[in-house]
Amino acid sequence: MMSKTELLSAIILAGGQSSRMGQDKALIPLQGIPLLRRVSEVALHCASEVYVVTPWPERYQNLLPNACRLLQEVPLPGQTEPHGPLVGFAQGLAPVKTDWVLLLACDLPQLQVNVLQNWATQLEKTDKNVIALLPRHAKGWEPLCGFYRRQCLPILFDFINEGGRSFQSWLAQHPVQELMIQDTRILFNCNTPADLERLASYQ
Ligand SMILES: Nc1nc2c(ncn2[C@@H]2O[C@H](COP(=O)(O)OP(=O)(O)OP(=O)(O)O)[C@@H](O)[C@H]2O)c(=O)[nH]1
Ligand SMILES: [Mg+2]
Repeated sequence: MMSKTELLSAIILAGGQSSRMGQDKALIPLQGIPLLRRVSEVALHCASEVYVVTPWPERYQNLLPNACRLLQEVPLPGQTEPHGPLVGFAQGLAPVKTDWVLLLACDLPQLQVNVLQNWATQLEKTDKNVIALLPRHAKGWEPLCGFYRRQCLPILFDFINEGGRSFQSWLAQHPVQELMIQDTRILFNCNTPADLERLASYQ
């Protein structure tokens, strides 16, 4: 099994509106631990650097492990509306030094260190031309629980500068490799109060 690797950084996105949940998902405690902290702890076991990208660093600074780096997300010039996860990702990718980055949403309560470490062992075998290694579902890629090459940053900025905001549209323009996964429960993300109840009944 691969241990925490020097080849990998992690970016956690924590800047969504949580409109379906009705309260900030990142702060919701599960077994006493806020969701964002749980995801951060998993990421720290898998990656040498962990960045949390958010417009509200002060909201999270006291709940994160010290080893995580908070990155203040900034609005795009001339825009005031929330810009979404693709722009958050681009801003998080800017300081990354490793060849690969693990991108995670903050609302993934079922992540498991050993499973992510096992996924990471596939990075070395990934074709040179692919920009990302991601799980797939019926409607497209699963963009917020998978791996990206740092080198995708210039093409990502180009896409954003042309007004693109959709992960699916961006990914459709470039080679992406499917990450084969055995158990899709790891991808369960908690978007609504009903999702939270379902989660309580699993545990
Ligand atoms: N940094 C950053 N993260 C974002 C942004 N928009 C969404 N995210 C994150 O992307 C992940 C997936 O977002 P969703 O599950 O759609 O959550 P959301 O946008 O907060 O929720 P809804 O308002 O209910 O759609 C979560 O970790 C969000 O925090 C953004 O503008 N900036
Ligand atoms: Mg979600």
